[in-house]
Amino acid sequence: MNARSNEGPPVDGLAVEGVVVRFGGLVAVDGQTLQAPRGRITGLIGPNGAGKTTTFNACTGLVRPSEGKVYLFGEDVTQAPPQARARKGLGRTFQRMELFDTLTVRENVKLGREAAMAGKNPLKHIRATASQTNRLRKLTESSLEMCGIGHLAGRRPADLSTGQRRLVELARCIAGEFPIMLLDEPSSGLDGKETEAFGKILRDVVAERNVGILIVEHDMALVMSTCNYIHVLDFGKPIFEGTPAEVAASPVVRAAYLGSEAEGLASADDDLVTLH
Ligand SMILES: Nc1ncnc2c1ncn2[C@@H]1O[C@H](COP(=O)(O)OP(=O)(O)OP(=O)(O)O)[C@@H](O)[C@H]1O
Repeated sequence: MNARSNEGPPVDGLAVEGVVVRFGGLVAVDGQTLQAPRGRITGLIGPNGAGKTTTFNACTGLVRPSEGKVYLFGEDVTQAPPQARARKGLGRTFQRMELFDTLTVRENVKLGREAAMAGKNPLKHIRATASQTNRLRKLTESSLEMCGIGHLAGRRPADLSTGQRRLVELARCIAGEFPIMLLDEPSSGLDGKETEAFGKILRDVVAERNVGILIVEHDMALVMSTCNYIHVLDFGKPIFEGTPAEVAASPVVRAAYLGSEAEGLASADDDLVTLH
């Protein structure tokens, strides 16, 4: 910890230190510490009710921890509201997708940049210069292309499959140019092939744009093949952290998953054997 007490760890991205979240008598998260720096995909996994979403919400500002700190690029944002965190570079997607069905896919994606700037200077995009408008257009098109949905740009989200809608949501987050992106169960509703393609897009985004991603996910195959580093929670407590290979080999993690997604972990382990 730094000498100056309001300064966080020197992490180029998101850092969570000793976060505790209580709901009445229930300790939903009990001392979570994690880092999600640029250039890496960090996973947060655990059985149902382990505290993943609550940790995620503490990062985005939707819940306030009773103990601990959340830092963005070394700045303490523990008390900052979600919009302020977004302006400081924290973007997110939602488990239940929040796309506007009255707008086209392109318009939804374009909103990503506008949402990132929300509240900063409301008159700015009314008075946007030609070069700003041009930049926004390029950013929107490159985000659509990166997610492989350029051909869907003129369609409405309501007419798309769940997998395609997930990609629209991801493209919107990418268009926001957030250096840190939090993804909440992004593979929910996708089949195996779509999940695989989604994982590749995430790896490309990190490699090409040097963003950092924190992903909360149940799909073990996606987590194991996509994340560089994984934190495991059980009953609110951090029980393990390490590389995918270390997580897959951990008896502690296997015991936590017994009776739930242990099978997924086992098949992910098999995948790892072929991957590494
Ligand atoms: N708003 C709330 N009020 C009271 N209890 C809550 C609230 N939100 C979550 N909890 C409880 O906190 C614990 C952790 O929940 P959380 O949703 O963070 O787990 P999770 O790991 O995301 O679970 P899942 O994988 O099922 O989504 C659970 O026992 C849950 O019932």
